[in-house]
Amino acid sequence: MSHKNPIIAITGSSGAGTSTTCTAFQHIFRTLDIDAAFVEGDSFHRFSRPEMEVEIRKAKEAGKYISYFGPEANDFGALENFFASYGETGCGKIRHYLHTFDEAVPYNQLPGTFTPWQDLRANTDLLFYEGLHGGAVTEQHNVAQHVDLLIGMVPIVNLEWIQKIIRDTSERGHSREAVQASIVRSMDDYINHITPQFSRTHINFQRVPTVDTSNPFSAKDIPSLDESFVVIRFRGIKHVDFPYYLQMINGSFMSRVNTLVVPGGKMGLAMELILTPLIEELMIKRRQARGQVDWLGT
Ligand SMILES: Nc1ncnc2c1ncn2[C@@H]1O[C@H](COP(=O)(O)OP(=O)(O)OP(=O)(O)O)[C@@H](O)[C@H]1O
Ligand SMILES: O=C(CO)[C@H](O)[C@H](O)COP(=O)(O)O
Repeated sequence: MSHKNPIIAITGSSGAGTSTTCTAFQHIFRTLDIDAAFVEGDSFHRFSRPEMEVEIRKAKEAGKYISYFGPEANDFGALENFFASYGETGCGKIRHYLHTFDEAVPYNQLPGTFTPWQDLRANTDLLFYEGLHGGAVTEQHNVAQHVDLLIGMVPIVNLEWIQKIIRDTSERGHSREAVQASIVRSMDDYINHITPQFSRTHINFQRVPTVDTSNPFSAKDIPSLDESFVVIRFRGIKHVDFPYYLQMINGSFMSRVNTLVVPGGKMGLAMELILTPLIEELMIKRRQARGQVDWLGT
């Protein structure tokens, strides 16, 4: 964790909605005039899509599983070093994993491949990570320790699977059977490397549908925001202004002392109301760590 070069990470499983909710952060950064460097967690996959297919086959022959949720398919050490480097110097190297033809064509590459590593833009105000492992901890690596604000994006699991199946079949060219097989293959890593992160987060946003999702494998569409609630759990944050949120967010209520529930359609508003002061605080600490004093003297 570095006050000088803060890191915000939004962490969630594949299909949880981390990319989708980036727009709320972009909006906050624009409002606060923050120049954020964006990095996608998929950059830290170890393998391209064809290489991963080979690894899956090899693991199967050895009676094992390999998945995008675990350390075999992701370089946690490189991610930890990247966060440490950004925290210390504001520098680091990034690349993109190109999922679709639309993403790959501008680079003249195939879907399922990586762009070359390149230097992060210089002089950014903070780093914004979006991906699978922003809060990962293993015996060898501790990614979470470098993150100043860790957010979990975690729909209940049936909804997460619906989002993944529909997105991967309609946008990423995978068959329904292949996506279901990847969910099964990922289960150990999901339990060992994805879910534990949500106990390390400062805030979790958990979308809960109010329509029947009891058979996610037959779902034809993704429940909309208006067909859901969002459960927002706070941990280790001082002075959470619950009365203000309850007043500002129509239809919200508290279900526990640390938990606010908002109608799905208010998720963007809730994110902005809750995250804006936390991000402002990071920027104040950043200025203080750099010896710059605000006009308010803070
Ligand atoms: N709040 C939401 N309401 C409705 N649809 C959503 C919501 N969040 C995500 N989705 C849909 O779920 C699918 C998966 O979302 P998204 O691509 O953002 O997931 P992700 O966490 O970034 O996944 P990955 O890490 O695999 O890229 C998308 O089709 C997206 O439109
Ligand atoms: O979203 C994912 C992990 O976050 C994907 O499962 C992973 O990036 C591999 O992508 P693809 O199946 O399109 O090759």
